[in-house]
Amino acid sequence: MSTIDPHTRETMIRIERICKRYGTQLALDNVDLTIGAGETFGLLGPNGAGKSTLIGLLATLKRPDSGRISIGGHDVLRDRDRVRQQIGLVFQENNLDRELTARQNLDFQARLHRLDNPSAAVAAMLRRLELEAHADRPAEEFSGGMRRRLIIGRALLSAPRVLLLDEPTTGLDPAIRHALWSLIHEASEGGCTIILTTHYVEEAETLCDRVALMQRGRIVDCGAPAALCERHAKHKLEDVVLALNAGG
Ligand SMILES: Nc1ncnc2c1ncn2[C@@H]1O[C@H](COP(=O)(O)OP(=O)(O)OP(=O)(O)O)[C@@H](O)[C@H]1O
Repeated sequence: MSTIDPHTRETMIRIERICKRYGTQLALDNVDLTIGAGETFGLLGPNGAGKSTLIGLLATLKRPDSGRISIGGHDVLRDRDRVRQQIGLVFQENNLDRELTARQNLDFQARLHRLDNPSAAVAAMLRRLELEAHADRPAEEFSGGMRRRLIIGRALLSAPRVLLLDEPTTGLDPAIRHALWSLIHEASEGGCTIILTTHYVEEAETLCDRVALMQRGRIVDCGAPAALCERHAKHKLEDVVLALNAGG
């Protein structure tokens, strides 16, 4: 959760009337969202709700059928390269180069982004990730938690203005999840705008300034976790999610 006053934020991401179909399957149905600079924003919803599709559109990896998205004032379709320069992306899948070491994985990214001093940037990131002792081991020897840390660190290396995280902590034990939350929180404190999808309501509650609750391609409600609880007369966000998913 960031400490920036929500009333003074400039807009970082504008999503307007977005529709996306796969064949006859309507994955996103007229989605509108505005996300402020420095905000940490969560997408919560059952399997198939459309969360990953929305991340794919923001990441310029998918094209909408209709509607518009801009990031940092740049249209994701017309200014794709400018948008890509501004975003860091973490997919659900482990897409590290398994045969390369942690240092080599980061170094590749640093050079791709033409960082001024790639070796120094990589060394600093390895320290930040607490992976210095493992820097020269191939990623295939890493535990699931170490891999995730490395993947998030790789996305942060270019100091992106926007970080897109698709289920960043799925399948990890609570201690590792908490360590990743610290990393995500640190990025937020540094001013990064973060959008994350998750199935862990506690994760959204802990990290996010606001959350969109999605169902079948639509946003059925959106707000700060406390405001959502109040609106739905529930004590916990988990209960709001369960009630909405049950159609209650
Ligand atoms: N490449 C694809 N081809 C066909 N249908 C797809 C494709 N990708 C997603 N879909 C469908 O679009 C809908 C939204 O999927 P999406 O993966 O965006 O949901 P999600 O909320 O991220 O789900 P999960 O929580 O399981 O990751 C689902 O009905 C899904 O089956």
